[in-house]
Amino acid sequence: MSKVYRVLGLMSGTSLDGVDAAVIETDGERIHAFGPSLTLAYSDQQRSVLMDATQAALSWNFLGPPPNIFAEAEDALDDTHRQAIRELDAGSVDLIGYHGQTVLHRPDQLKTLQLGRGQGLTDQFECPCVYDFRSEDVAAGGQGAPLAPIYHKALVERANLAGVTAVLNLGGVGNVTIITGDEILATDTGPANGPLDSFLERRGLGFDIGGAVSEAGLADFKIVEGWLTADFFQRAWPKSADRYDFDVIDDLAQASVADGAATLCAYTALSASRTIAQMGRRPDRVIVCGGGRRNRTIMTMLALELGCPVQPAEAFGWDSDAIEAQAFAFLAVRVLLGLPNSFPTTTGVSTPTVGGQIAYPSSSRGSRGGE
Ligand SMILES: Nc1ncnc2c1ncn2[C@@H]1O[C@H](COP(=O)(O)OP(=O)(O)OP(=O)(O)O)[C@@H](O)[C@H]1O
Ligand SMILES: CC(=O)N[C@H]1[C@@H]2OC[C@@H](O2)[C@@H](O)[C@@H]1O[C@H](C)C(=O)O
Repeated sequence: MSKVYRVLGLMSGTSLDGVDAAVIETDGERIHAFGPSLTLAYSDQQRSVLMDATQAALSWNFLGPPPNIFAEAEDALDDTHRQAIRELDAGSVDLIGYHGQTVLHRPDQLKTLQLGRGQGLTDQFECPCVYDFRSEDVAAGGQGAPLAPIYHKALVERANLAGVTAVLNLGGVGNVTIITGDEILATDTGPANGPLDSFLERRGLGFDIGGAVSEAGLADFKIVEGWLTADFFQRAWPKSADRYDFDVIDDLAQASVADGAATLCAYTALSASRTIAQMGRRPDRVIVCGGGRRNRTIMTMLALELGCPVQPAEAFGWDSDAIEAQAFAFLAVRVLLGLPNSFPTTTGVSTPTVGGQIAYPSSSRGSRGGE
């Protein structure tokens, strides 16, 4: 039997709300057990540094020396991730998977950047750490995202789901994996909560909790159809998106808060459902994870568009807020074992690709834990 690792995954997503941390036990093929998980919110100050780093990254665009603010952002990221590990109180683990924070993603330039220092976590916790999961795929011509699909497949297998299952993640950006037996098709779908969060922030409000704001509004589908003509939606899948690719909220300057929010929910639901339709497999069920599953307006619109059951991940016993962190735990073991994490049908890379770098504690540097 192959070795089962106890591994801790860490994810800081595009919505910059905080760090998700989760432990799983896995051999890199199957999930043997789920461990504890938590989300640790960034302080307002940390969030503002991360926002500034993201804005600075957009202007920098990989040209010239990196902006100074990246070092400050990495300090904030490393501190919060360390605190998340301590608060998780997971006992000893064999490995850490540290996704870091994407500040710029430009697969067309063969570049992507996740801030966060893997070696720092290794040195502090004296545990090997896998980081920089996306660069190798992007350098090889892949989209570098989504990477969670191979983990979504493991979740679907563990739940014994037959037929065609779509796992739709609605974070800041959306992505979907369609699993049919051993086949995995995946892509980013477009905007999820990112534009909705930005719109409500501009109006001085926080998240659309439960979908209460958007539920009271009327979506303007004409505006949405216009947005859906953007380049991203014309490109063939698999494709990946940057959080700031969907900068549409100026078009809602005249809309009421409720109507604007409803229109942005329709943007999310229509971009996801049309992408799924383009992928050529009719799902028997769509399982929704990520913060967007809590938005009733988005969930109702998705069910209307997709014509199959649309359920939150909790309905299958999955810890929805932990799935991305669990995924990077699973992917870390696969990197250690040299198993591929991206595929032609998930990132468009020409051959299955492992990716990731491994930091080892100085006492054991150079030895691989996979043997
Ligand atoms: N109770 C809630 N009701 C409605 N929406 C919510 C709720 N909680 C969170 N959200 C939305 O979900 C978003 C966060 O989702 P999530 O944590 O899945 O994103 P992320 O992991 O940062 O992003 P990504 O998957 O793109 O990297 C928030 O920005 C918010 O818009
Ligand atoms: C470049 C990058 O960080 N992309 C993220 C982002 O957040 C959601 C979507 O865009 C996605 O596909 C990807 O993350 C998930 C976890 C993934 O790689 O599967």
